[in-house]
Amino acid sequence: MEELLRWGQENGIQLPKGIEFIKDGKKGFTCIYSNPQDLQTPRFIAPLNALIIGELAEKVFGTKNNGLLKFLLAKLKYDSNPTLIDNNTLDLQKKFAPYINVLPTVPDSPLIWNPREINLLKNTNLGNSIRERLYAIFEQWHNLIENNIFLQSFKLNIGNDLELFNQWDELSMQQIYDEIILKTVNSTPTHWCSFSAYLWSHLIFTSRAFPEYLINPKNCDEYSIMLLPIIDLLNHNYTSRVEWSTNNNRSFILTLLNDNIEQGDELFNNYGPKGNEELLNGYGFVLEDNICDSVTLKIKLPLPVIENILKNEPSISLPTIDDYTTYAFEVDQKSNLADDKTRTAENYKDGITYLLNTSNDTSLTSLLQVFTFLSKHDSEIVSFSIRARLDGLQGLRNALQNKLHILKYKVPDHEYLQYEIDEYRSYCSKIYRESQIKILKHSINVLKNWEKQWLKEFKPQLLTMDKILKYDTGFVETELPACFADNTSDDISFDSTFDLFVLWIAIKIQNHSFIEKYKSVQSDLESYIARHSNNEKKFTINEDTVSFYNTYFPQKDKQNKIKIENIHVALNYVRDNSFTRSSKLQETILVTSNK
Ligand SMILES: C[S@@+](CC[C@H](N)C(=O)[O-])C[C@H]1O[C@@H](n2cnc3c(N)ncnc32)[C@H](O)[C@@H]1O
Repeated sequence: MEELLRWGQENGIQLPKGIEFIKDGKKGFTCIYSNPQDLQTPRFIAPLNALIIGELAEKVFGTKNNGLLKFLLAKLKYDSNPTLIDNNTLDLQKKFAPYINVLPTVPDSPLIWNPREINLLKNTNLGNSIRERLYAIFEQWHNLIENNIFLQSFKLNIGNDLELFNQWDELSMQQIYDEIILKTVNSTPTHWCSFSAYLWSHLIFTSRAFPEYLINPKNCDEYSIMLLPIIDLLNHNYTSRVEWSTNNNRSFILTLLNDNIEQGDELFNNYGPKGNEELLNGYGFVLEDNICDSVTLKIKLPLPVIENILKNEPSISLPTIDDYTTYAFEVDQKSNLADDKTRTAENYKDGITYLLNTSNDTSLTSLLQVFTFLSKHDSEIVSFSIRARLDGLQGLRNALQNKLHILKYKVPDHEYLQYEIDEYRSYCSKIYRESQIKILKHSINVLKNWEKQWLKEFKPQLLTMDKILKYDTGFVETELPACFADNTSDDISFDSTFDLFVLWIAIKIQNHSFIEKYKSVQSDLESYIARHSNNEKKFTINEDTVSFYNTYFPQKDKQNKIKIENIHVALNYVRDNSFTRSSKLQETILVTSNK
């Protein structure tokens, strides 16, 4: 560390007076405010010349991008040859050695956990996506090699990795770990161009890179990253007030704005309002009671459905992962990404992303709008009918309930026993999972409350089978039994309240027997029939109807029964005008437009 600080001084890095860096177990280095007199507004300044930035990669590889910058870092760490630039006047290897030497040998992330540890994350978003994300990095590595002449010249040195890349689909997680990841974990890559070296570099960048546009707002890609030696030693605290800025010389400046810093306190950067999923994945740690925590829900819809929403329901918010700024600062320059109005369905080919949290219900509201949209029947004229809203809420609630159920499943630890479980990783998985469960439970409770309010608000338009059985005594005592009078078996059982509703409507049509209390249903039904009178398809008996009919009226006792035409109309009407509360024993509720 002394060597690095000396190096920093020689390279123009300015640090606040009165701080020191101390090694602290799991956190790595911590920056401690050890001398109160000297410290006013702590400011860290790193000049352009001390940064590891795309321009250096361009000098080495001919072009610049984040991937090549990662290759450069891997070269600085694992190549024993010099990396000469500027007409061979500068050796980057030598220049950055004090910094490279202090970088963690294994930046933690579930991407490099052993298979038994990965099992701890089973059924979580992180656990479910590890293989896929590893492949994405491997593919990035492969594409860079294939497309860069300088890197191509090393292909013979990395033949084994190229072969593993081609065999990826056949590799088990255990093989991936033993044959690929372990080399990163043990710092034993066979070559600086190898995937294991690249993976190390990738993890270094994910856990400590800054966006380049902070110092280069006009001249870099939105996602370009850079390394800020020494400044990147500050740990994260989401309450830390920080300002990230630059000056005319493109130096990076970090100012800590917190009041009341006392002797012995740790000085923190703020990596942004990141949830535990992002922290664990990118930085290898979690925070208990993290108020920034969220559950990511990614919804993939067919592109025509997205097109339909964009065209016809512009009020429905369709965020992508890019909409969630997770940096601690606001930038003047707006994202180059298409904003809501100019987005096309293509922008959503990887899914719509919603982040649920416990502090506000914005995402839940937007999600509910999508589920309501998906619940809309063709026959409904308005998009957000009461039925579609209640049905959408059921759908969303079921989806969250399923996710919760899966997350709560206790994963047995009986596989991969040859690997050890690291205690801290076990702790991180536990905190991450528990927090996901807590957020999901919160969201489900919010939905339950909304449902309760709506059921109350829309009560005059909602009809349950319990009510019918209570008030329509003629139906219960005479009409329904008459239908099944010839039935040879003792008991008739109805598969669901949905079926019973269909039979009720069909019987009422056939017998013209709507009781006074349910005249509103009759007139709703009549207007439904009138509305669809031109729709031949709707009134042509189909397989569904025949199957329903045969279920309740088997071949032999059909003479005196309900006409299949009436069953058909009733089936259509109930289907188009009801929703089913799966939370309450599959209870179907009929929604009429008349009060
Ligand atoms: C940008 S680096 C900070 C410097 C780091 N302490 C080091 O020695 O290299 C980010 C890493 O620091 C650790 N870290 C940062 N903030 C932390 C926190 N609040 N709790 C635990 N670990 C933290 C994690 O290992 C993370 O990947």
